[in-house]
Amino acid sequence: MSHKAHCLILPYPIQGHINPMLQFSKRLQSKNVKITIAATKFFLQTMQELSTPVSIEAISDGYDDGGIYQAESFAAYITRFKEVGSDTMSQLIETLTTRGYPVNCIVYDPFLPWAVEVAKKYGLACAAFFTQSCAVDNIYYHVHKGVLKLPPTEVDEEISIPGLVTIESSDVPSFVSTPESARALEMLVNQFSNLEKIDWVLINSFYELEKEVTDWMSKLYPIKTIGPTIPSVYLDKRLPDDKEYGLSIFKPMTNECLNWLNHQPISSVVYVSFGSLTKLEPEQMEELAWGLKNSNKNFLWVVRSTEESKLPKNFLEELKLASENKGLVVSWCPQLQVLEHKSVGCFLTHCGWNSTLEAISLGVPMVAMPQWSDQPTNAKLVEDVWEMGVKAKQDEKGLVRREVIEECIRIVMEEEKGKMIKENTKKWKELARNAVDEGGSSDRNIEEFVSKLLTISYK
Ligand SMILES: O=c1ccn([C@@H]2O[C@H](COP(=O)(O)OP(=O)(O)O[C@H]3O[C@H](CO)[C@@H](O)[C@H](O)[C@H]3O)[C@@H](O)[C@H]2O)c(=O)[nH]1
Repeated sequence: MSHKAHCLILPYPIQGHINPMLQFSKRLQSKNVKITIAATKFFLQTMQELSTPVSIEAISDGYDDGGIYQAESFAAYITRFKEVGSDTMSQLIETLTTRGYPVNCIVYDPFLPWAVEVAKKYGLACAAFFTQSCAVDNIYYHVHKGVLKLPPTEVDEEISIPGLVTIESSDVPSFVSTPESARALEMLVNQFSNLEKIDWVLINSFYELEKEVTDWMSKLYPIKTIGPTIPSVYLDKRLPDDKEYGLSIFKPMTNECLNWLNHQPISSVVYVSFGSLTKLEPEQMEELAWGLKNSNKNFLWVVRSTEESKLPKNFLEELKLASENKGLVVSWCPQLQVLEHKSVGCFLTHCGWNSTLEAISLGVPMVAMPQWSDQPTNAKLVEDVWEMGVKAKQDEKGLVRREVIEECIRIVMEEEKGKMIKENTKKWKELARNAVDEGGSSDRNIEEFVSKLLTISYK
């Protein structure tokens, strides 16, 4: 056996969770750890792009023909995934052993805490991999412990949580602040249910970005920050072939995007994306469309094909007809190449954690327009703690109006405050690179994880 360790990686099967775990896997593989990613059959079927050096094997969530979309409810999906997932993960571990590749560690997404039981059954080492920020994990921890009583009753109620700046009720993750998200909140809180039984808690963040909260959480769990998990060419360049995540359920319109960007002036473009899941209300989509148009800036906007029908009537046609080539709407783009492009001057983002870390790593100022989940907390940190952007405020209906969007873009791209934000982005970009570069905080944590892994013998 040429590898001294073999990690079986279990992501929750959505793009925003697979991307960071895949990147972490590549990093481990470059350090002579064998990797197998366990992906659900449905996720594998939906993939539009697959080019990755790590090996991928199928397991089942019990819904092979439709994944979560086939399940009667979210609760039913999670319950069946636990049953069928535990069995098919066990079978995979046994198959890999028979093939001569025994596993000695499971790295699992804590959305799927049953993986710990599978690891214990086979006597394997075990690590949880949190795909969201340490700050957000800390908030869920306090809900888990019953310390944070929710939902907050008053709109602007101030909330103090150890390790965090004071936040308001509108800054907590949406699953915490809206009672109707009880089932989702249960899953997020359950992330902590098996943590005392495992060897490591890995977090896709970096120490310098979340110092106080990482120190606080480290008193509770064996935390290692190992991020940002971005393809290496955008950060430390130690893996020269690592240019893209390489596994996507959407097909990027790479040539269209890059050709268009190549024709735009430096720092002139607003790049707009809401990630892989967010669905905007039609009214919000309309406000955004007019906000972008009225800003008078050039924009590259990712509107997934399932969202396209919500665009204002004739919006796309008018864009195409306009002689000044102001805007391009695509169904998916190579986001890292776009953020790195010299024409891009601002990222209007939903503040999904991957997008936030990518903007930080590539030094792009943000207009934060959070929608749900962890995004409100990330937006708060972007605006008030890291000072890398401004948050577009919602009105009493929960919508961000066109004037607000226009104003935020202007602040970031034209005003004095925008210059300060730009300076800060340079600082954070440098710190992100230092963290993953040789001897940096995340690099040391990964090294320690791998050294320990190599001492664990196969059962
Ligand atoms: O046109 C696009 C748009 C996005 N991306 C990539 O898709 C990922 C999107 O991830 P993220 O920004 O985290 O957004 P979501 O897809 O919405 O991710 C989900 O998972 C994240 C991690 O748990 C959470 O932080 C989010 O709130 C949750 O919605 C990123 O790596 C982007 O680079 C592309 O490659 N092309």
